[in-house]
Amino acid sequence: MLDVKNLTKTFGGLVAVNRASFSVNPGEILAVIGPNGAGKTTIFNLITGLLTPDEGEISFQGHPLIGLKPHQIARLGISRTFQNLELFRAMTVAENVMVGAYTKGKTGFVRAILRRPGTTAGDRKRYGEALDLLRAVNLADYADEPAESLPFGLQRLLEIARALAAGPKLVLLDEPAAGLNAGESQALVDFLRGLREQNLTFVLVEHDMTTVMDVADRIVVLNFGSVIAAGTPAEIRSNPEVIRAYLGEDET
Ligand SMILES: Nc1ncnc2c1ncn2[C@@H]1O[C@H](COP(=O)(O)OP(=O)(O)OP(=O)(O)O)[C@@H](O)[C@H]1O
Repeated sequence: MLDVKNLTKTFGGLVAVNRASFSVNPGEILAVIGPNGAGKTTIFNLITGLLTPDEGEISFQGHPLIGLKPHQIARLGISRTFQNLELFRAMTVAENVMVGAYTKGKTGFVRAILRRPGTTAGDRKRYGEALDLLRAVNLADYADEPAESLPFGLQRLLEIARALAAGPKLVLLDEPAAGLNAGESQALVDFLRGLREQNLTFVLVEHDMTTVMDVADRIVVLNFGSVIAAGTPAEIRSNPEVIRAYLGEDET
């Protein structure tokens, strides 16, 4: 579904992503892991068009993505969440989800922001759809509260609901479990599994290994921008190079 080939991105002299190649299969949950600074977020930014690679190719369902603008990539069916939440804090929880639906093309972005729910039949429909999504992440009770009033863990779930509102085929989640407590992380895992059953595909960057091992079908491991391993959670857990990257080399 998504093919990344020989992707390279440098910032000045720093090679953030170094000839990275991997594929994402339809209907799977792929986790991208690696130590801090390994290049995970940079790869997300390259896939979603926020950055342009120095070299390499990215294609989504056969469409080359390099050179496309972020909104064009979103329209092809790729949504994402951000490591540092990027919610519209003063807008309500439901409005945040409704804004997420704008890439579907039915509602203009400005209109989605300016119009209050309930004004027209179309607005009521969109509000209803937002509520359905909020129910799925157990946030429906907060629909009319400002997003900023939610505890941090719930804001993360709201960001995921907003990404889903666009009706994507592929969702990139940047550290979805960060700031969640154990119960919230488990709810997230169950939620993602349920969505995978409905044929959604996910790539997630995550530091929380319990969540990764629990939810991922496959794992790609990055170290200093290079892919050092790819495989099932069981294969990755016993891979000596991965263990070295995480635990550091023995002193010599
Ligand atoms: N815009 C930028 N300008 C300069 N250097 C950058 C930029 N973005 C990222 N980097 C550098 O590129 C490297 C990879 O960063 P990236 O954020 O992709 O890593 P990461 O694996 O997502 O890390 P973390 O797990 O800490 O979020 C780091 O050394 C980082 O400092």
